[in-house]
Amino acid sequence: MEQLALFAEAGQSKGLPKHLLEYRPALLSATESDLLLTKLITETPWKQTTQKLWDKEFLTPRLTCWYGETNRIEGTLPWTPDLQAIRDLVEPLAGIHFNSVLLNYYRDGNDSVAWHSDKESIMGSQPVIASVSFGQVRSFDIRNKDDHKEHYSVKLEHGSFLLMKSGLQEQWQHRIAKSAKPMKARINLTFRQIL
Ligand SMILES: O=C(O)CCC(=O)C(=O)O
Ligand SMILES: [Fe+2]
Repeated sequence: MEQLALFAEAGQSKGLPKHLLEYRPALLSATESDLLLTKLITETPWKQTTQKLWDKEFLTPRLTCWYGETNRIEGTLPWTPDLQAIRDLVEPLAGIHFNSVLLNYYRDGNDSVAWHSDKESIMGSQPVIASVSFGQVRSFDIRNKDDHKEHYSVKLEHGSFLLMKSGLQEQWQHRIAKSAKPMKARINLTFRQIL
């Protein structure tokens, strides 16, 4: 299997725990990424879901859509050729088969995902997740659940690949913070194995 670029070598935070995360810029070329960004924005039937917090419903601050062969998540659409092609690129890097992908559309700096772990029971307790990003560079922050002072950040570039390894979700949380700086559109794909 091809060796992934080390986090520090990619000009990002030094000392990122390599047993938890690996980052690789330019998995896809700038030209391919430009095309995919536009196609995914325009061709995806985006939805804005709601989240319950303190017994109140809030609009999720980003748009989402699920694709894949799982019938576990309501509204999952069948694979498209583009998503299948990206899945085929990331599977050998992750070393596992993915049967679904969650698309996130961050329209501007106001869109975000709050601190969380992806450890729903339908993914098992130690899921491996492959993440591909297009468009606006945004910071992906991680922090230790038990010690928030232990944290790292990686800028996810246009066409980049981030592997969240099996130990990450159990002990760490991640987020894409809102930004006061003007931000253009960003699409993120997280390939997952839904049980
Ligand atoms: O947008 C990202 O890079 C992360 C998305 C994420 O954490 C998720 O969908 O669970
Ligand atoms: Fe996540």
